[in-house]
Amino acid sequence: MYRTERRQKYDTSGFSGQRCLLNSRVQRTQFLHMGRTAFGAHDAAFEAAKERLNTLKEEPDNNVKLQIYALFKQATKGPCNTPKPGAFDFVGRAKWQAWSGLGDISQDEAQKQYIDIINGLAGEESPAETEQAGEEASSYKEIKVTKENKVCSILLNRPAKKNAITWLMYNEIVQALDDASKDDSVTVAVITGAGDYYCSGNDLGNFMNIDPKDMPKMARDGKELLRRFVTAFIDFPKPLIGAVNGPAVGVSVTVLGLFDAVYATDKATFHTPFTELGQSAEGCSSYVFPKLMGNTKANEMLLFNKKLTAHEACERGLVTEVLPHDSFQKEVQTRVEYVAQLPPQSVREGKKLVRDQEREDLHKANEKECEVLEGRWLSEECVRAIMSFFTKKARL
Ligand SMILES: CCCCC/C=C/CC(=O)SCCNC(=O)CCNC(=O)[C@H](O)C(C)(C)COP(=O)(O)OP(=O)(O)OC[C@H]1O[C@@H](n2cnc3c(N)ncnc32)[C@H](O)[C@@H]1OP(=O)(O)O
Repeated sequence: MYRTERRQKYDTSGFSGQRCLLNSRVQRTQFLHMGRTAFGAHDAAFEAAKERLNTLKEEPDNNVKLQIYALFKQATKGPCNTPKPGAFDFVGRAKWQAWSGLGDISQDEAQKQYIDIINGLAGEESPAETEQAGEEASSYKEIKVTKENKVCSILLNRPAKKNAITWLMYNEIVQALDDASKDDSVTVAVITGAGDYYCSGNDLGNFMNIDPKDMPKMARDGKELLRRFVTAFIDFPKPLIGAVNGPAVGVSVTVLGLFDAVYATDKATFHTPFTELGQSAEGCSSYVFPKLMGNTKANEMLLFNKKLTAHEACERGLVTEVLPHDSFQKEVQTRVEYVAQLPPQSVREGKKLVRDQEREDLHKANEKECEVLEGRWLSEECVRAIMSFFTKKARL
């Protein structure tokens, strides 16, 4: 109820801030027509995504429309090459800002993000892309899992919601990691995000629309789910690589401390706004981050909500290497392919040696963090912080 009302308010609000409403029939036709007239776009998956754009059951909201528009222009024309429209051309200006905001990402990269967003919205993979993806398309709803050349790729696939993690997505990620750990054809797993975000952390909607009398049960269930989720990362026996393709928030940042390598694009940021949300650290970060970066630097993130650039995260040991945004996919692919062809048993035993040193401490930290969070989710501070997030959205 709350969120629907918010959307109605938003959709009739017309022009507000960075966002505009492509609400006239002409603009909408232009928007849909645009999907059909890409110039020189050769990729079959791109063509399929363009077609799919016109079959979406639900029209995307304005923010996503601008993102799709900008990625389409970047994919077909390259970096923004038109003059900034006049101050009163609100729609033209918002579109110009969206396109120029993509900077100099390559046409390939833009095509890929375009395809991911549209397939995410359509909720399935284009047949062409399924083929291209290799052996196994995912049977999941909010992530996309593909296995090819010994690599299991797990794509967080809710681009319209910045890949925020719902109850379902937590379970799907646990399932995908468990499946990859048992599949002998897989020697390495990679996690990355669809669209321009890696992941915006816990979906704050997880705690909304819950009858107050059911809150204690929600908190208990959430505690158990989080404990299982983090355990899946602690005990994953094969190399686990993070490909942080954009901003990362909350639990998607903290569990990176349990990965074996983390590659970040130079546009990625790392933010754990726990105390702003009346919450507390999770993902074993209360144990791993002080070890990685020292107490005061860890507190800067976990207590004082400092957002790190990719280079700062690399200096603190959370990121292995920062790579240029427009060659990020290719660079990560090279590193992953190298790991994939290493003698798998040797790699697994090497990983076990390292992980066994602190496995017990990690499980202890996870248990403790989940216990504290169970209380936090029931606190006035947390409820108020989450409500204000959605109230702020409603005002836009
Ligand atoms: C089992 C339970 C385990 C719990 C474990 C606990 C974990 C702790 C955490 O993870 S704390 C961190 C939680 N995450 C956040 O606080 C981030 C909230 N989101 C934002 O601040 C912003 O959305 C942003 C900075 C990530 C992106 O801002 P931007 O303006 O670029 O984009 P929008 O805000 O318009 O986002 C697009 C739509 O996506 C929705 N959305 C984004 N993030 C979340 C989220 N975490 N939860 C729910 N919804 C999210 C946003 O509301 C927009 O939706 P709309 O188009 O319907 O308005």
